Amino acid sequence: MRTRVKICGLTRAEDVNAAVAAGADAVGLVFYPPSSRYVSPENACGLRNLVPAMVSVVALFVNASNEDVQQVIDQVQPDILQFHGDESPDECEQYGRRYMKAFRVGAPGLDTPQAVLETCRRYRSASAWLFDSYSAGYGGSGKQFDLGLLEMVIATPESRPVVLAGGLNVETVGAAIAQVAPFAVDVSSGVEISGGVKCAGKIRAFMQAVALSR
Ligand SMILES: O=C(O)c1ccccc1N[C@@H]1O[C@H](COP(=O)(O)O)[C@@H](O)[C@H]1O
Repeated sequence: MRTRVKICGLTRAEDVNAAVAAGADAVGLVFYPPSSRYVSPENACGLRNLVPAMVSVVALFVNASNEDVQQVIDQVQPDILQFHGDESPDECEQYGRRYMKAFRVGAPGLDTPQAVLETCRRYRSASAWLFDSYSAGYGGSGKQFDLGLLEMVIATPESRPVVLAGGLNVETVGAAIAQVAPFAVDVSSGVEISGGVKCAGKIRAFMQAVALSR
């Protein structure tokens, strides 16, 4: 099975077009105001309208209020929600939408294979489990984590589809796919020129590296 790709943190029309043209399966819009990749719901509507059928729009939140999440659902109509903060299973489920839960691997309490699996198990209702590296902020750090910490998640039959993130780029993604065999990979910093400004050439190179890793 081929590895799906999500390109996250798009803020410009040309970057959405570049991701779609390169064959991305999903594009991510960040609704976390402190991020350099933040987009307002109004701007997100314009970006969303550039995305054709068969490509998913993912809305990313970090500990957002119910009102803010619902506003994005109503205005932007994303295909899937990505909760990247400390949201509980109930908080993720309350919108009745498909969601991915992100886990910040390496954080205190999430630093052994057993602890990672036990935490993930609470989110059985998720459409995917997304693994990112622990950093001072909540994500998009461009840093990789010890992929060995996913060994129990990968081995368990109860696992949800694994989305691998954290410091992926054209040089690291092949080895990461070989080790984890994820359902999908998710990249932001690795295809950027600067925060929120993507590079079409880097997106194409990343897509090619994933295709060669299958
Ligand atoms: O991209 C952001 O700014 C961001 C902010 C807050 C939480 C998550 C964020 N992005 C996600 O982080 C991972 C890894 O990104 P990177 O490739 O290491 O830069 C990815 O899932 C992004 O969706």
